[in-house]
Amino acid sequence: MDQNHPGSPPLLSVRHLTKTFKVREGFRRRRVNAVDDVSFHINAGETYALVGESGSGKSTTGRTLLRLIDATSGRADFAGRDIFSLSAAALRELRKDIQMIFQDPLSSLDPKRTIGYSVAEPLLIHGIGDRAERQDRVGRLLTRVGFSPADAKRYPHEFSGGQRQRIGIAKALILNPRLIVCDEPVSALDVSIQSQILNLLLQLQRENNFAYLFIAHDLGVVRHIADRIGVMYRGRLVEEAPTDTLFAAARHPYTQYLLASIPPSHPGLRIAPARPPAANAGADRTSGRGCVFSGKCPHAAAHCFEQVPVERILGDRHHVACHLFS
Ligand SMILES: Nc1ncnc2c1ncn2[C@@H]1O[C@H](COP(=O)(O)OP(=O)(O)OP(=O)(O)O)[C@@H](O)[C@H]1O
Repeated sequence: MDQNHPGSPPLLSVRHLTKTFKVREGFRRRRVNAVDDVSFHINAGETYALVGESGSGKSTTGRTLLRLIDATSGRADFAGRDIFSLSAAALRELRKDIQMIFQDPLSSLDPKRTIGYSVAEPLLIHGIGDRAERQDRVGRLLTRVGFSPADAKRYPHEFSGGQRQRIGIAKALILNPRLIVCDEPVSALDVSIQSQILNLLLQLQRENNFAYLFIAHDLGVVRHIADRIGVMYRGRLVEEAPTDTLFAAARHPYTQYLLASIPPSHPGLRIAPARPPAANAGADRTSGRGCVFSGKCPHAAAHCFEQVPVERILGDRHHVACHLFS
């Protein structure tokens, strides 16, 4: 979904992004629409959250934007550059501007290298600064995320999961990116540590004004950090709204189900009794027919299984793709 963005153009604009995987099942090959005609934008300095259950296509969306995998179709413009048609040299430049924070920080930290080396690695790759300058920048960033410059000489296994995530954040920041894709950055951490990391991410954004594409399966996690939220289900963006609007007036039955599923540790967020999606005879993800949620929607009518719902504008920056609002 995408909306008007008065004033300056968005930092990132994603239009009709589609990623299809061909998977082998025995002797047969099947196509999975991991991401299916997804459009959204992110403004400079904004946090846009993509939320949905496991397998809804959030990570695939993030990975195509970083060109870690190729999109099947669609377009993504970052600061006026078409991401999907960049030359190798231009892609190298783009990678300075878009960084990633992973669920498992060990994905970006080499266990055999000191954390100082790992945090400095993007500077080395891009040939930025001399040794002293790199050391200085690493020391300052490590200090900013809660360590001392001397910790640069230590190894990843000497740190807890939350500490390693802070190191991963320092690494993502070292090139002063304009957009950081955070792929479930707190979901592997204890709840008490989660809020510390989320607060750190918020503070760093206020200091540096970069944008986040924040991927999470839990709406409770993104409530306090996202400006806008897009809800994905089986490859489709089914609803998008400013965070307060989504929490106060979610319209898509799947969003309402997600809200009702927020753990009780987030009191006051329940808007409807949690109603586990029933097992209807569902729309098939591989057929392209019908609403992707029709198989589990408590309100599904016959046409929901036959026609893909058209996106509707419900209010200020609030969009939904559901036949209930056609
Ligand atoms: N390399 C791949 N080959 C085949 N199918 C894939 C591949 N990567 C992802 N998929 C499929 O694409 C769909 C979307 O996966 P994706 O990881 O993007 O979802 P997600 O919402 O990020 O979930 P999770 O939180 O579990 O990562 C899933 O059905 C997944 O099995």
